[in-house]
Amino acid sequence: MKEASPGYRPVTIFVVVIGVIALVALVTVAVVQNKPLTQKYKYGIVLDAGSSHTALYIYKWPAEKDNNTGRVTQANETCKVKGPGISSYASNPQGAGESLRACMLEAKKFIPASRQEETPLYLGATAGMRLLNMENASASDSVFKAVEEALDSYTFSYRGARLLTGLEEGAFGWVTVNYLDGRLTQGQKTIGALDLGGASTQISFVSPNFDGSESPNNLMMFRLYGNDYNLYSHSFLCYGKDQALRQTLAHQTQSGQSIVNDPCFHSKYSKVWEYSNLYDTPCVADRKPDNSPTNFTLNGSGNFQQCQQLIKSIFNFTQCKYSRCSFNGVFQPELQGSFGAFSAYYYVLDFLNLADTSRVSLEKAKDKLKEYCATPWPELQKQHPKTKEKYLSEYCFSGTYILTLLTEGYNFTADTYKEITVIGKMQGSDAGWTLGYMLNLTNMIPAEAPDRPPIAYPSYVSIMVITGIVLGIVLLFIVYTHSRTQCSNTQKIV
Ligand SMILES: O=P(O)(O)OP(=O)(O)OP(=O)(O)OC[C@H]1O[C@@H](n2cnc3c(O)ncnc32)[C@H](O)[C@@H]1O
Ligand SMILES: [Ca+2]
Repeated sequence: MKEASPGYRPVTIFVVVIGVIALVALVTVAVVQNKPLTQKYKYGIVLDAGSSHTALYIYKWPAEKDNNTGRVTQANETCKVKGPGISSYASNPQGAGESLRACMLEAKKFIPASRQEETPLYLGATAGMRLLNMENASASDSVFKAVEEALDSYTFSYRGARLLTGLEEGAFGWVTVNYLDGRLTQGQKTIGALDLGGASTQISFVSPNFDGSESPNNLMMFRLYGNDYNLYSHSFLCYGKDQALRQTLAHQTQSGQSIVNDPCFHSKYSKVWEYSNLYDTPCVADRKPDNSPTNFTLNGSGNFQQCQQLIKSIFNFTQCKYSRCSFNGVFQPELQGSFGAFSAYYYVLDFLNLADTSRVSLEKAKDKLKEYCATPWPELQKQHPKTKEKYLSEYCFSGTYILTLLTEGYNFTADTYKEITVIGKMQGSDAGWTLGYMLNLTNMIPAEAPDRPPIAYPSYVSIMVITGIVLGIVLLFIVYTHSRTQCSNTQKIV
């Protein structure tokens, strides 16, 4: 008897081959499609023309996702413009424009040539220019003009230089920290923002009881990703740390004395100040004593408590026409939730090792500062030979000012102090108003939440692959059982 060979019919072989080809094609397409593409970016530049210095920030985001959520990050190490802020160029406006050159050239090197023409370039000026504008409007116009001419000469898409209002400065700082922390897209609880500059300081937070009715000037309304925010924000001009220091010095030189014993500076520290220089700012100009000598000598005495008392004297707590105030008769709703504190809050508290507020309580911070302020100047210089002398000599004042501003000024308590996170960078981007400003001007934060496909792309691809494989297995199984049946039928016939 002849043994029967399992006779696969040509049609069966054809179905198997087509099935295998389809399966291989499906898997290949899915794998190729899922491979990360070489990312193309778009860029934006913002110059922060602050009172103490100007900094250039480059931001980047994936080119195909202009309007997507939370994708803009800082692309470069901040470029710090050499020299002082643009408001110091009142008598040489051209110098202000020229000072930006090195950082602008760095931006030209950094951003691919093909992208430069479409890259928006903004400059925003803050409290230094606000003060110059108050003091001498035509000088501030000349500085802006020189800066505009300089910026317009580069290949970027120049979109203007302007003076930010204090409200904008505070509000865009709040947008930045909440955007970087991913709190805006799903309407999570937001964090407040505390910014301490050289000439002004901002506090911004959302408070459920604040709708602006009591103090409309402090209200900034936002609709971001489909959520409405009534943001409280206030900027205190002359309460940045440089101008606050001048206010304490003005307070101590009201009788035109030639020697001042200042508790906010270290013992054995001594510095000669010119009266004309100290009073050359609208923050104290009207308090210049008559018949003062040319100079006074500041001698440090290094006493934290006395320094705190001195600093308190620059805040006015006597009048408040609202239900509650911070200081100087400014409305402030009850503090709410967590806060992010940046700029000089970071520089100073980080240097003093007080930045980790979860470990260093308010009481501990005061104790450490007491000890720090009591350290004689020569000893401190020995301990920090590399620190810039101006900064080093002022950390006692600055640290004491920060604690006093927070507790006496804004009414933070030992408990709410713990809710403050001191921030340098967040997800690689500097905290500050610049990112929020650019996101706003480029409409990068949509008012409404973007529509999303019901299934995310990677899940879609995975489902396709798994379904393909299952179908393939089912197909093979059908073919296999079909040919087995055929085979036994053939044997029976034989
Ligand atoms: O916001 P405005 O008021 O316009 O000022 P600004 O933008 O120039 O202010 P910054 O945040 O750049 O700096 C705030 C202050 O911190 C000072 N500062 C910068 N770096 C510092 C550091 O490493 N240590 C101590 N102080 C620093 C600087 O001189 C200012 O007095
Ligand atoms: Ca600033």
